Amino acid sequence: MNTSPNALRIAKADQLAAHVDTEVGPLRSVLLHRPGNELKRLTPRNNDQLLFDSIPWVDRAQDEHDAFAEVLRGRGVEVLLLAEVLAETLTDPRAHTAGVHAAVDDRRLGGDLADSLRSHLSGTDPATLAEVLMSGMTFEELPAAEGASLVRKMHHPHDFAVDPLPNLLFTRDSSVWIGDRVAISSLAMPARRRETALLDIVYAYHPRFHGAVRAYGAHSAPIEGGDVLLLAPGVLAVGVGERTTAAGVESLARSAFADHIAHTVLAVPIEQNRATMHLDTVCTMVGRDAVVMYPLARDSLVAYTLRPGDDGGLRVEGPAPFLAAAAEAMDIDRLRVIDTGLDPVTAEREQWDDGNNTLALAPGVVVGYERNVETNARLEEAGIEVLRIAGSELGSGRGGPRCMSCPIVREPIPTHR
Ligand SMILES: NC(=[NH2+])NCCC[C@H](N)C(=O)O
Repeated sequence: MNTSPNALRIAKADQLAAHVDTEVGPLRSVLLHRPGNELKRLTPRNNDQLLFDSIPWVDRAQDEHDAFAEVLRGRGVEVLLLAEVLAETLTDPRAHTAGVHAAVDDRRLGGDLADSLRSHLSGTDPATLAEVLMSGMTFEELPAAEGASLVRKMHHPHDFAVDPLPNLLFTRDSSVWIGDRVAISSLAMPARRRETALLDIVYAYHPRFHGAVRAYGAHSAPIEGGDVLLLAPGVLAVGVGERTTAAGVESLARSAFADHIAHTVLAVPIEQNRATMHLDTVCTMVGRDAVVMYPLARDSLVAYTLRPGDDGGLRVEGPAPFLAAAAEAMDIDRLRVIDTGLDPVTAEREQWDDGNNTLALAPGVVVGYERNVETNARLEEAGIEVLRIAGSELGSGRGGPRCMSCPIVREPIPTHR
């Protein structure tokens, strides 16, 4: 097996221990995924199923993503790119074996074809295997068949033998750091389930994450990172809707309480539809005690409060209005909502375009899509610095700067803010 020349490059850059306990503490290190060939798999026939609303222009999406990464680097953030991290990880033979296992689905391919694909992939170099894991493989791209496989004969050459993962771009959802632990999500949609295996391999075998302790474990009830907001150290808000289930929140809360990485978890019901697939599509934090929120959600959001029960179980209270429950859990007087004051139509348009999906680089400094002109203007009027990025192509998968980033290191919030 080849060892890439830059193996362990990312590990060597490691100065910073993974730790994230707020949404807004100064961001120091983040995992992004520069969209690659997996986006070239999208067609008008499969884009709905693959959770894209249109067919992105891939080169432009990459340019937009490069500019996003540059904004972060310009503010002193270390940017880890998933494709590089994955290829480095696969130089470890144990990771390579796990990668081959993750790529091949016996149920889809049948025993014969699965065996021959496994043996083919076992001989590939780390970069090639990483590419297959991210971009998938069509039947036509499979290694030349010896003998006849009914499965192969009966599939269209353009059908996927290994599914592509166009939503890898949204690194927020597949894993989430809570304190010094990482939770690997259990993704709800079939199009995204295999992302879990990739993150699992990276956190298990990349030296950068050596010793990383898991939160949440291998639970199967769905949790997606886009639903998890770290409101304050020890306080999580978790959206329950199209993706994360109430059972998922219960398991996350149980394990977070047992690990002492949280003392309160708010379960926040959100509408079960595409526009609000995650809590971070309607609400993100922009300051220690401030959020930007879709105006129509402001008065309707509620929360159930979960705390550890005396008997080792969960104590559940509520529902109560979200803003009040959050302030109480965070031990502050009030959680401020930056009033975007938008008329309902503009608010709805900009919510759809991820206007509320900001990524905070520090208290009062956020990255947002430039197209959300009105929301950004209101944020600035409220004293928030908005670093604008283009997202015409990136946004076609319905995700903004927060969705496209998985913070790995955030400093504590400076006390004077
Ligand atoms: N945290 C987020 N809001 N992520 C957005 C994910 C978008 C992606 N196309 C999906 O449907 O899963």
